[in-house]
Amino acid sequence: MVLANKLSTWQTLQQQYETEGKSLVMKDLFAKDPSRFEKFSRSFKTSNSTILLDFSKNIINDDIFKNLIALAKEAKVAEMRDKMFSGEHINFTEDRAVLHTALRNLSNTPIYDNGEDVMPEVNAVLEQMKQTSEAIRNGTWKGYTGKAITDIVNIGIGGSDLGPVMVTEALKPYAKEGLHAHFVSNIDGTHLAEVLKIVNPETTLFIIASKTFTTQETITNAVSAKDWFLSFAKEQSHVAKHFVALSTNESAVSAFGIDTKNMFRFWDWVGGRYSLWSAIGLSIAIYIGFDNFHQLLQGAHEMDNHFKTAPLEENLPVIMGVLGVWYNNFFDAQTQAILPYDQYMHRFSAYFQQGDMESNGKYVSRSGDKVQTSTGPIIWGEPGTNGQHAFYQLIHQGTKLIPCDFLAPVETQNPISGGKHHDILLSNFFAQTEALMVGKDEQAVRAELKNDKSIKSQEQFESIVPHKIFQGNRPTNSLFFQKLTPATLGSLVALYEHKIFTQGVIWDINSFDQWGVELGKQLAKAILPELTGAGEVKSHDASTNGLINYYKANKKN
Ligand SMILES: O=P(O)(O)OC[C@H]1O[C@H](O)[C@@H](O)[C@@H](O)[C@@H]1O
Repeated sequence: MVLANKLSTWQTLQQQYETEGKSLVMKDLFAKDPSRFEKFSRSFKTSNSTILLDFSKNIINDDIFKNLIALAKEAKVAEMRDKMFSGEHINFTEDRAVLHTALRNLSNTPIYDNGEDVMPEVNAVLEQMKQTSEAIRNGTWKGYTGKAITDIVNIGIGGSDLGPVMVTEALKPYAKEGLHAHFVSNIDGTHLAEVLKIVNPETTLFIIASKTFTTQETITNAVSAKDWFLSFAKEQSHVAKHFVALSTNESAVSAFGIDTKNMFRFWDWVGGRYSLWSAIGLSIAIYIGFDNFHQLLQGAHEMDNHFKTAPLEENLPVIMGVLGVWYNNFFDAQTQAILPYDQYMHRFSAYFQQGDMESNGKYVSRSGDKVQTSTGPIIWGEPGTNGQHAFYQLIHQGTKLIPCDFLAPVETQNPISGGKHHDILLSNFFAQTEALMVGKDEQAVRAELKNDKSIKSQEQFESIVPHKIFQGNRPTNSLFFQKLTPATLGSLVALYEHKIFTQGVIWDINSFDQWGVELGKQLAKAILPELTGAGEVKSHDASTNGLINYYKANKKN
């Protein structure tokens, strides 16, 4: 446990940043080295998918890359990785193993937590998910009036929502026709109300997804959904055909009124934001079918094996992790954009907002001291080309450095108009990464403006020139994969998970707890009774009192 800035390689990198790193010009590096693309790109190949990572458009040279990899070595990323895979309680603040990789351990090698092999239980739940998803898809699971299920409603929040939403959106082309998946997460009654307007109680299965089964939003939404259902079905016994639970908390599930035979278990060693591979993925398995869900696990498992065995300089998650550190810590970049050029991946960056920011948004190091370096970046992004017409202006010409990951499939799922759309989409992908790197210098701007007939005077010409200059040298990673299949998506998600892991180890933080989300929850619980109680509220600061009392004075019901 060493603070990142105390590592000797960190200091070497700091020096290297000052002496050469901050003034490197990628365009010149490409001009000097014809093999730069080959040198700084890697392929991840499996039986059924390939992912190409091109990281040549980064502000690095051979030496810096070598030192970044050395940083990962010195920070003991490999040692910590092995501890994670072998079930050590690396989430020490909760005394838990971190074993989401066991959920997709399709090699089925034993993995021990507290001396017990977790694989038999993992496999048993997978089998239960298989049977249930098949019964729903083939119509043998019947609702209370004997009709097959047409709609599933996953009620969960955070890690019990974002993964299933992201994956079901990403893998929509694999969905069964006539089966609709809905997601309710927000406590705002609007979220549930809008879904209840369109589903039929006779043909709807509610999936109550909550690791703890105590989350206020989820339990409140689940109770309201059950009340709604019973207003039609009348009989309590019908609940069993329309409500299942995904949780680690058996007693809370039965207290809620769901028979534990309709419960799909997982374990405390699965972090919420790493849980889509567990029973939390039931909505995914139902929507795309168990075989496709299995493929998703397979893709992730293959990425796990790559992360476990590839030398660090060949290791995609490690490479992405250290590049992120390079910008976050030496260039002081505050954010990281994730930009998928695939409409199906439109929730991918939102998913990794939790994945990354809940994991690495921490200022306390593993030893309990404050870190002395910046930690997790702010993650954001939208799919291309929408992002281009919204915020790329700032990425190109703003005052902030925004490292970007561009992701795209070679092959589209929808080659409409003879593939024209996809060619246009990808031409934008290539053009953006090129423009961000190359920019446009003054000379080019002047040459271009000379042909602009709308410019009326020399004065006008000169006044426009600086505005059209792009400094370039904005770093990007390009992730190119053949097609967005379940296996490829599984590999991509696992790639980012391990990138986050790599960075957490380097920053010497525990990426697997989330104490920071607790305070707001506690305060909300204290305030709730005050909203219905009589009299003026005086227990908070003036602003909070003022807002609460304004609400109380003006609310209608
Ligand atoms: O599945 P649960 O227990 O309902 O938790 C839902 C979410 O709650 C909190 O926001 C955090 O702990 C998240 O990590 C978690 O995903």
